[in-house]
Amino acid sequence: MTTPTRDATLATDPLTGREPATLVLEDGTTFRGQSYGATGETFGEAVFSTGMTGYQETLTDPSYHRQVVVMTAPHVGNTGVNDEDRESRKIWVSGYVVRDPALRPSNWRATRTLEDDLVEQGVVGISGIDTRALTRHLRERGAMRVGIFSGSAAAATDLVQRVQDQPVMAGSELASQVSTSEAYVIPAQGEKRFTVAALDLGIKGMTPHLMAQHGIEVHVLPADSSFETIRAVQPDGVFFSNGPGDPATAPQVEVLREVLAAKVPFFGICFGNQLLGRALGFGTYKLKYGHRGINQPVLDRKTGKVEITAHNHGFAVDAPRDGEPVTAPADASFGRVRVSHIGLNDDVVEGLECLDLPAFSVQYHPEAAAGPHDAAYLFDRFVELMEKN
Ligand SMILES: NC(=O)CC[C@H](N)C(=O)O
Repeated sequence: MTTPTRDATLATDPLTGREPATLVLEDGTTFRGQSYGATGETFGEAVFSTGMTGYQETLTDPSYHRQVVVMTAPHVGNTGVNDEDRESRKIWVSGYVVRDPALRPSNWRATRTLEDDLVEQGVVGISGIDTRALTRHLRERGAMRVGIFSGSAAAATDLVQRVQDQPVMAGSELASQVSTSEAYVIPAQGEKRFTVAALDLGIKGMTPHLMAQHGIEVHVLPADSSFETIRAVQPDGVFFSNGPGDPATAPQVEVLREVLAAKVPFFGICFGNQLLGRALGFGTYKLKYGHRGINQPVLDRKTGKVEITAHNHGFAVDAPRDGEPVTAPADASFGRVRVSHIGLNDDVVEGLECLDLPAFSVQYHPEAAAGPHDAAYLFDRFVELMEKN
C-alpha cells in the first residue's frame, strides 16, 4: 500500500512556534502539519464537516463523541469562542483538523480564542494540513479511523498499527457515555402549554431551548430511562434526541416501541429518527462518509418544499424511498409509515412519518445550531401533534 505524505513540514513553524504533528489514517495515509490545541495523541473516526461557520456548535455537539472532525473551511477560529454558542458543557470531538487557524480572532462576543478551549479541555488537534485533500481521500475511501500525534507521541514508529487497534464506529454504543446522569427540567417560556419527556442521547442545548419557546416544559431524562420513568413525567409528548454511535446497538428502541404502543405523540431528531426507524422495523446502515455541514438540501414531501438544513450523521434508515406508505415491518399494529423527507444530494432517508400513530422524526437538525432555520416548522408540527392528541 502506498503511504503518500503531504505538506511535509517536520520543523517547528517559524511564524506560530507550533511543534510538528502527524495525522495517520488507518489505511496508512499520513499528513504532516503542526500541533493545534493540546499536545499529545488522540484517536477517533475521521469525518469531515463542510460548514463554513459554526465551529463552536460543531465542537460541542455530543454526537461527535469519538470522532475527529476535519474542517473543509480553510480558516477556523476567526470569531473566537463565547459562552452562548455552546451546545453542551464541553467539547466532544476527540480531535480537530484545520488548515489555517486564526492567529488573532476578532468578534465582539469572543471572550477567548478557540485554541484556549482546545488546550484547556485537552483536545488534540493538527493544523497546517491540506484539509481538502484529506476530505477527498475520505470521500473516495470512506470514513475511517485516524490518529493525531504531536510532541513526544509523534516519535513512535507503530502509528498505523495503533490506529488500526482502535474500535470502529459501527457497533459502538456511545449515547450512555454522553447523556446526563440526572434528570433536569427546562421551564416553558411564557405560558406552559405542554410537558415533554426528552430522552438525552446526546442532546444539543438549542433543542430544549426551542421547545421551551413553544410553551413546552422539557423534562430531560438520562439515556437509560425506562418507559415507566418517562410515563411518570405525565408527558404530552416524548422526544428522542440526536446522539453518537451506531443506532443498531441502542437499547432505547424497546422503550420507543412502548411509547408508540401507548400512542403518546413522538418526535425524534437524528439519532432519534434512526431509533424510530428501528422501532418500526426498518434497518439502519452506515453511510460511506456521512453528511456533516449546514447546507444540505432536503425535500419535505408534505409541502413539496426544499429546505436547506444542518446535518451530522454517519448512519441512515433503510426504508422505501419512493414515499409510498408501508405497514411497519416490526408490528402491524403500528400501522402505516412513509419516508416524509429525502436528501436531494444522495437520496438518503431524512425523515419518517407514521400515518396511524402520532409519531414523526427527521434525520437532520431543525434546532439549527449551527445552520439555517428553514426546518424550524418541525417544532410547530410537534406542538400540533400534541394539540390534536
Ligand atoms: N447527530 C446524530 O444524532 C448522529 C446519529 C448517529 N450517531 C449517526 O452518526 O448517524
